[in-house]
Amino acid sequence: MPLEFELCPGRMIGGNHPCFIIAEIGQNHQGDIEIAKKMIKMAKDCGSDCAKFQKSELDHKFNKKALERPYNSVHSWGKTYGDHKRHLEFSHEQYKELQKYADEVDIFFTASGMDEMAVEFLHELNVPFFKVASADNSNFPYLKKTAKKGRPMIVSSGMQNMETMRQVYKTVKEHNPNFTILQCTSAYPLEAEDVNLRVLTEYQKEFPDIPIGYSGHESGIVISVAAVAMGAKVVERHVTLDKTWKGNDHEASLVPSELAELVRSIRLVERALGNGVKQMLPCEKPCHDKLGKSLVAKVKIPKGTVLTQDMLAVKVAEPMGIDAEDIFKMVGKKVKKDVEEDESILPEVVEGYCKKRKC
Ligand SMILES: CC(=O)N[C@H](C=O)[C@@H](O)[C@H](O)[C@H](O)COP(=O)(O)O
Ligand SMILES: C=C(OP(=O)(O)O)C(=O)O
Repeated sequence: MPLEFELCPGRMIGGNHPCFIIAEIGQNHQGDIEIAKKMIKMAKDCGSDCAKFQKSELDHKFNKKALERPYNSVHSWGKTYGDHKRHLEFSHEQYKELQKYADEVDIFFTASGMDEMAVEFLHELNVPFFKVASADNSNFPYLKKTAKKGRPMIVSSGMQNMETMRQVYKTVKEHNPNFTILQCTSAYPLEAEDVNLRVLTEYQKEFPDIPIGYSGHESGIVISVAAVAMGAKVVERHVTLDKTWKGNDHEASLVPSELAELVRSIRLVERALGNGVKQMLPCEKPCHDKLGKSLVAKVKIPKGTVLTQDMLAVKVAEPMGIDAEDIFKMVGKKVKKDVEEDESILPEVVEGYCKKRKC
């Protein structure tokens, strides 16, 4: 059984606990705190477990030239990348306001700390867990510092290979047992061919003592639901109020109806996954009673006859006879009374046969 741990107060993940569903608001709030609040409420109303943002301390995340570079994209909120990012960045006070709002709405609230200073701030803010965005999975000083803070962690693995992810696992594990790694491909929107869900299976083999999960940037919900069927214990998806809004992430995000459907589908698949024990279930009894096959006399079998296989047929019979699967065990046994042709062979008629029905 993969490790399970408490990701948020009172909320375990891993093992048989329900998949933890993160609504990644990210920067889809357009820099508007009222939209951000609407999105938190929407995340809650759609049944997700957590509303997540991205917190950067821009002078720590970027160097000067990166902030000064022109950003001419249709998704740009400013002439330079710095202006664009400043427009989208909420202040510490705004974060406190959003956290308070999430608390009122009763949904877990956190953010990816996009640099070490942002992690410091989130630590002070007392977020339940740290999300490490893909861009920081090769940032080993950051990983070490973040892991040492002792909060649970979710580490995403976009833009990375297995060798480095092994290093990530080792680095975090050394300081913090409570973390999960998410399969992720950092393309927006992500094509199905590039999702590589089988990495989930590989991660579970490589890292058998941590839960694994999936952070998706594809369109629609099907692939994320499939990730849960493959063992993802955390699913993160970008959410939006309108896919046509300006911003890099809206197109690959889920609108409220999709998020609600994702949550419903994940919960349905979880119910369907079961415990893996193959057995006839009580719900199958009506079908078995009506159509289950059992042993019938192919010919008249007089009392005292020693049974051979050619005396026996397998049919849907009334009343139900001995289980069809026991046909070979009947050979060599004696019948205690006459059985007419086409009559069911009942357990009490065969000497030395005792077997309980399956249901
Ligand atoms: C890799 C990474 O951090 N990706 C994030 C999470 O998925 C994204 O939300 C980016 O912040 C976003 O796509 C950036 O868009 P722009 O460059 O237009 O601000
Ligand atoms: C970029 C992020 O996530 P991911 O790498 O999982 O897409 C994030 O959490 O901000």
